[in-house]
Amino acid sequence: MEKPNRLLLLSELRVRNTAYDVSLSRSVLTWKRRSSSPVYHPFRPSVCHNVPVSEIVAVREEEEENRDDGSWKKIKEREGKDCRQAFTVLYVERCQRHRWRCAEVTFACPDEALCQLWISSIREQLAATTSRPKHLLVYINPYGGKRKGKHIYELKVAPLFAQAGIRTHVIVTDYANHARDHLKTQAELKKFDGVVCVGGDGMFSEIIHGLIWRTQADNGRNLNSPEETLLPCSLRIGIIPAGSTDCICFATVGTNDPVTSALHIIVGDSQSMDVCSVHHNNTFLRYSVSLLGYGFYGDVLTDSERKRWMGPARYDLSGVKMFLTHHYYEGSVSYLPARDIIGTPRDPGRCHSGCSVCQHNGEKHSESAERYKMDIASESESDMEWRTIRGKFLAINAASMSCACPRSPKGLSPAAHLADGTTDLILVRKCSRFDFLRHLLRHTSKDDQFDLNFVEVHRVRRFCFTPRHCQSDSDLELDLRENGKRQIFSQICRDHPACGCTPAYSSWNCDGEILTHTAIDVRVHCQLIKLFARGIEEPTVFEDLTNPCAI
Ligand SMILES: Nc1ncnc2c1ncn2[C@@H]1O[C@H](COP(=O)(O)OP(=O)(O)OP(=O)(O)O)[C@@H](O)[C@H]1O
Repeated sequence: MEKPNRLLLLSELRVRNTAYDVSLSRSVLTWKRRSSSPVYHPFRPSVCHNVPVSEIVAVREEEEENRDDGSWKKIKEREGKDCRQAFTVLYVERCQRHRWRCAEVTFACPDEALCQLWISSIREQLAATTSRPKHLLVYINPYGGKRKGKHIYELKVAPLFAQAGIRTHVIVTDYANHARDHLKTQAELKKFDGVVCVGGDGMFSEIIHGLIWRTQADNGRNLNSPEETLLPCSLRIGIIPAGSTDCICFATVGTNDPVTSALHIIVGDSQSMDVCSVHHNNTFLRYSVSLLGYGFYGDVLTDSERKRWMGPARYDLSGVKMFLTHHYYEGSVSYLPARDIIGTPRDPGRCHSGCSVCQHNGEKHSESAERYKMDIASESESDMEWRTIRGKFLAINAASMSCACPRSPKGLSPAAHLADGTTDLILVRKCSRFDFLRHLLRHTSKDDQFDLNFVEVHRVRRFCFTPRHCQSDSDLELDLRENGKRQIFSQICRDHPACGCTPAYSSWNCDGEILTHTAIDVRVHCQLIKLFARGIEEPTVFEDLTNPCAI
């Protein structure tokens, strides 16, 4: 097998009138300033640049003339004029806080043949990278966020796609669920290598609902059965953030920046993601990829929907209001703990680019799915694994990812993983306002928000919630015996909310949408979708890559 570091080309080329040794291997493009003096200059700017071939956006031929100041000015082809051939390489450059930008460098060649050789060699290497998309289906929500989706796409993203030679079919949506319905029925998915959504989390949700539905329908899967094993979607999804909440983009890329997202799409990144299906009585309700929240987070969403006119400030106001009302809800939560996995919700480590926990648990998950198919694990065995907790809860949350966002950089479950086939079930039992405030404040501090006696967290593959008034008679009998007294008066209060006590129901907040049912059955589908992202890069990765002498 050919070594990736074997040199394909090595030439002396000029960058801004300075001579550089430029080399190309299958994995890296390097340009190193030729040293004019053998003396070491500690304060001289970096003289050696390395760009992985996988992070080259494009190569462009230039027809240029050298100006006195050493910069390069583009001119039209003119016969007989002494203009040397040059080419420009566009590549990914890392900036602060996980942002990427498209940088470029122009190399002047001594003759045209050499210039053409360089251009064709780089293009050959790029063409050999099969993970790069060539044709994308793009949906733009013109009303998302500050209504700038179309402008952002045309100004910042479309020119980059054009430079990278990516063809696009763009659809500006006319109404809510336009993209979802188009994906379900009309879209000719075979023509595309990926789907891009320009908008916020609501728009992303439309795309996953359309794509997952289509994939299952094309393969004869029953979506209404929570037991059905769903097929992974083959097309990757790109998110160009242009909404008021862009949490999925932030959690998978590390920043909400359209150019960074566009570059991740161009270089053909891939990040698997788990998806939870939510059912009620064998009827499909919705998919969730980030947060399912009952109680506090459900009430905040319900209340904030009535204040849409306030903009994003509505979440803060509703948050304060719901904290002060301090409602708790009774019910039972049954869950199937995730077994044979590595990692716990209390780990200090975080899910990151190339996460070994996701890789290990994903493999374990497919092995056990195979075993299940072969009937090695009997149904009675898995029945025995279910655990049930009954009680009064201020909040029941299931976080399938950290749910970190610019407002809450640590997130609801900091150690949750994007693609390990589990969700972190967080139960906050009834406690005083002061204690609940302590729990909430710990989301923004270094302290562990789960290290409180009224909070418990479990890493699970599946869970069901039944509000108390929906529990079967036998369950209620059990409750009464457990509590040791009849709660006649609280039953009367639940039936008559006018008395001002805690209402019987909250609502589920499912990735920012309110669910119509409270009794739900949630199942995690391991790595059901893929994004054009790579997870959050750890600082050492990009520090090494930008360090001229690291490679
Ligand atoms: N053309 C359209 N007209 C009206 N609504 C649309 C249109 N296209 C998409 N939508 C809907 O707009 C909703 C919000 O979109 P999006 O997520 O892009 O922006 P957002 O500002 O982040 O909104 P939110 O914070 O409510 O999710 C989505 O649920 C989507 O279904």
